[in-house]
Amino acid sequence: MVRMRNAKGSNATEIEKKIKRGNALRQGSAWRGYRGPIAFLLVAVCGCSAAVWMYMNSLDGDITETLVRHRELISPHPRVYTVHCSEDYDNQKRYPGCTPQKCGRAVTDGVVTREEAQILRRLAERGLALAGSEGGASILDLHSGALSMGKQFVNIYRYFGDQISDVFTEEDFKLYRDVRGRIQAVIAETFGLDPTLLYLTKPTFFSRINSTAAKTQHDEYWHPHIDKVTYGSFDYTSLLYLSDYGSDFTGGRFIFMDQSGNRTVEPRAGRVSFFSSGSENLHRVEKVSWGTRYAITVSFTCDPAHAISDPTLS
Ligand SMILES: O=C(O)CCC(=O)C(=O)O
Ligand SMILES: [Fe+2]
Repeated sequence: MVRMRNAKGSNATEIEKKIKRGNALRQGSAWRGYRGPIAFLLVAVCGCSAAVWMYMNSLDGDITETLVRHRELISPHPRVYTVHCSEDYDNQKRYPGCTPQKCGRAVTDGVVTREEAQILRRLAERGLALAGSEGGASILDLHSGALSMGKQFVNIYRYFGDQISDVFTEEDFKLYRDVRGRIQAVIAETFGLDPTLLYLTKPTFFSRINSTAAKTQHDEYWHPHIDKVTYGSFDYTSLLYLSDYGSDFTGGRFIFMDQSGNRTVEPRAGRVSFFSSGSENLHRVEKVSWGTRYAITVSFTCDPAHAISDPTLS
């Protein structure tokens, strides 16, 4: 009896197992029938989410297009992006052969070598080591002599006197003059200007930026601005980068803030970025999140009354 019950019991378990397997198979095949529509639904949901995300981004103008990446090498000709000139130039005296008629932005790695950028960066390092801002942004202007010190500025030529020739050499200054001449030439060629009608203007300065918290307004380099409004005399702005985005620092990209979205340039040692200075080129610098970023802002005007001369040591 016990055996019979056992045999009967084991038979019953076998049957139960078979029933369960059958049910499982039936369920599996039932889901299989829905696989197509489910996949379609998933793709549709993902697609809709991506569209909503892109729409939300376009609403706050946050779409970022990279105009030039760090790893690209733009040489020998600049990469040029034309934009419509703003009306800013209509409200001022026009200088034929110089005042922007064609506006835009351009980037080139073919004007200043990486070796030259390194020499200029060392010059900036030595100059800024004399003082520097307490906050994250320091400047050194070799023309006026302005150097960030703590929460303010000093004049290096007055403050350090003859000692300054221990810091900078005549060769450094010669390279600086030479580089600014080449930048002037490429701006004139790109915008179809007479290079002799374009003048260096102030401020033209080295900048050093890191992630230290700002202590004064002078350290707040990240605000959107229009160079012509901020600095007055500018007609063309150029930036010579002396360090590399991604390896010397992170963050710190240059951002053109267009109505249709942001367009960025990734700094690279020796890279020159230049643009017409009116409101067609509203821009800002992304906050530096790590490392140290060096650059030179080299500015040009069409108004001879705002011209400045090259710096000399003597
Ligand atoms: O360093 C940069 O990339 C931009 C600096 C700038 O906008 C300026 O000096 O006006
Ligand atoms: Fe600027």
